[in-house]
Amino acid sequence: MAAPREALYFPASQRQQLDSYLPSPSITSTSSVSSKPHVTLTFATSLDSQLALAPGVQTALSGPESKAMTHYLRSKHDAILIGVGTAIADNPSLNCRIEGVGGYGGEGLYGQPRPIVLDPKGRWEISAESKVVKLAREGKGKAPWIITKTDVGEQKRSLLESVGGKFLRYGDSFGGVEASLSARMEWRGMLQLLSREGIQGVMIEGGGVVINDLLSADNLELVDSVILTIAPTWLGRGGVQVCPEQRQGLGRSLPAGRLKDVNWMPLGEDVVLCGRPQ
Ligand SMILES: NC(=O)C1=CN([C@@H]2O[C@H](COP(=O)(O)OP(=O)(O)OC[C@H]3O[C@@H](n4cnc5c(N)ncnc54)[C@H](O)[C@@H]3O)[C@@H](O)[C@H]2O)C=CC1
Ligand SMILES: Nc1nc(O)c(N)c(N[C@@H]2O[C@H](COP(=O)(O)O)[C@@H](O)[C@H]2O)n1
Repeated sequence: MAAPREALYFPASQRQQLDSYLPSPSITSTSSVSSKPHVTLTFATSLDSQLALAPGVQTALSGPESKAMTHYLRSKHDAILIGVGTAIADNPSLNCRIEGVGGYGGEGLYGQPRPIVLDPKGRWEISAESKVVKLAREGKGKAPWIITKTDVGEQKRSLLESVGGKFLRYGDSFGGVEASLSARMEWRGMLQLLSREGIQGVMIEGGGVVINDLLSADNLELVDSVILTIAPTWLGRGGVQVCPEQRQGLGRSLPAGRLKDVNWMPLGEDVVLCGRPQ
């Protein structure tokens, strides 16, 4: 079958440079459930380490080559996770549009990742017009799962279930009474929840709150690899910045973190940095 016109292409020589940072195929073929999936943190920033011009403003940073790379990554993970701020700002598709993957020249939904949205308070007004819903109806993507702490209305639940998605309730068992009162959900608990649902590799795309939280001292050990696109643009002050809190030790500030096993890869006008947290 010929690939539809909108399918993206990412060459084999460049794929090889990324593969060691991705969930290994041996993980995905085993039936045993580990305590957490492989976590790839991946996003695009400007030269001043920003994701977007302002909170809630969708900003294209990746050029065509690094965009194709992102879609290759999407084909290699069971799920793509974003925060509700990104879902509201971007109305994203969160499917994989690379040549050969389900809906784009492949059979069925083969290779399509599951979109997952963190929405503790039920802020996302998902509707029949949301791109993820339309794409699920057209067989060009999977319907989203929404991780929440609240009781969602029957209308949203039935819309989501009608296209094959669902709400996952983040249980209060993940942190006792204090946790049940706050909107915050612990990453360990959320990753355990995904693992129980059969997710063995998740790529986390953003936005700012999600990325800075995962890069913090408490959570960095949960991240297996980071794949960062840097675009040759300064967005200027006032944007959504990637800048995690510094660590504190012996009464002084220490760097927030560093990558090891680093590979820099030019892709078109962008550069892609791969590494593993030390
Ligand atoms: N350049 C890039 O690669 C990307 C850019 N973006 C941009 O980022 C911006 C959105 O970023 P933000 O406003 O920071 O929103 P966000 O997408 O990080 O979502 C933040 C919300 O997610 C929920 N959340 C996050 N962590 C949570 C936790 N541990 N427990 C419970 N709830 C949690 C909360 O409701 C929080 O308010 C948009 O402008 C979007 O276009 C988003 C993704 C990638
Ligand atoms: N890799 C990358 N480069 C950019 O320049 C971006 N703005 C983003 N944003 C992320 O991609 C999602 C949009 O995906 P669809 O094209 O709609 O499938 C967006 O929601 C962000 O997660 N990423």
